[in-house]
Amino acid sequence: MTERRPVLVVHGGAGTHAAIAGCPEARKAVEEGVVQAARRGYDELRKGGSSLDAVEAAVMSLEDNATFNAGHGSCLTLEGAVEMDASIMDGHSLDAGSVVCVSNVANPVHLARAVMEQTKHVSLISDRASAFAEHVGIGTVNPSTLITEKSLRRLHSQPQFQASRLDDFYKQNPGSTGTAKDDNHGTVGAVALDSHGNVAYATSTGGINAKMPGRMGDSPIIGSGGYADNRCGCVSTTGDGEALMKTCLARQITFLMEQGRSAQQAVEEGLSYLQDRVGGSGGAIVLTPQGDIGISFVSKGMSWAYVNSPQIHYGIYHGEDNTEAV
Ligand SMILES: NC(=O)C[C@H](N)C(=O)O
Repeated sequence: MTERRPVLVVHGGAGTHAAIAGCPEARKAVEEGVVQAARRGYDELRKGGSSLDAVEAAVMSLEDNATFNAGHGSCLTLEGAVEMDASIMDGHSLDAGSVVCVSNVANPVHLARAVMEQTKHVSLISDRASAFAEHVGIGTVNPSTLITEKSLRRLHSQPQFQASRLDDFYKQNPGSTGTAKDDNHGTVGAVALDSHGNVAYATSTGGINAKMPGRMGDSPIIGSGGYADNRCGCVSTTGDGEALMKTCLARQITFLMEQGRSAQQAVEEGLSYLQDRVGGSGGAIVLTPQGDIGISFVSKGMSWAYVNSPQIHYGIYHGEDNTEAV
């Protein structure tokens, strides 16, 4: 196989980014976070690491960064708890791993990789995923260490949270909890191509603010939160999880690439379908085994960064393409 030039793309979530409007420090933290993650992932590729190593390292960097809604700094449920989802996939074998509603692991993407590599299954949920983490030596943490002042403030700012008890909330708002149309940006993801021509993706999230306890989003669902296949490419998605699940957005985008669309055409077409068919909002990053990149979002913003040369490119709002040296 001909040697490929490695490529790494990350996103830090689609959303309205209300928190950074008019706040240069908040904007800087988001930009620095995605640039640092791109650097971390790309370093793995430069050292000869696999695309799986690269997406895992990039996503762990974002999970550790409280600016983003994943790992430390995750959105909270209506009851004020952390319940995180994550997934990872190897485009060479189609092996995949995911974890759902985990509350006491600092890096859910690392646990998802362990599920992929050390079990015969694809997904483990909740307490049983945590028990597996302990079994394979992945340390657990006190869930309260993942909660930040910002995530608490975000929860308490929700009008529906004013109902002090969950029962009252359900009575007053039948069928209505937080949605990703609120300012839930911060889900994180990465796609990578290594020098052997293998692609991979990883996605990790705290979900959506004020979600129902037990709610699973798209991020741990293979084909919705992401997809990777060496035959066509890899995708990591973000946005309105329920809409992403209904449209299987990540698989939809890789299908469009199989039909001959470029990475950019496929991501734009997939997102138009998401909007037109179910009124969903979101974004995605895409990479082909040839190294072509697609980045698009139908939300107000989506932080992203990529490296495929001595320059890192990054942006948040439509039309932005900033650069700095790797
Ligand atoms: N902001 C997000 O991307 C949220 C995530 N897709 C979820 O619904 O869980």
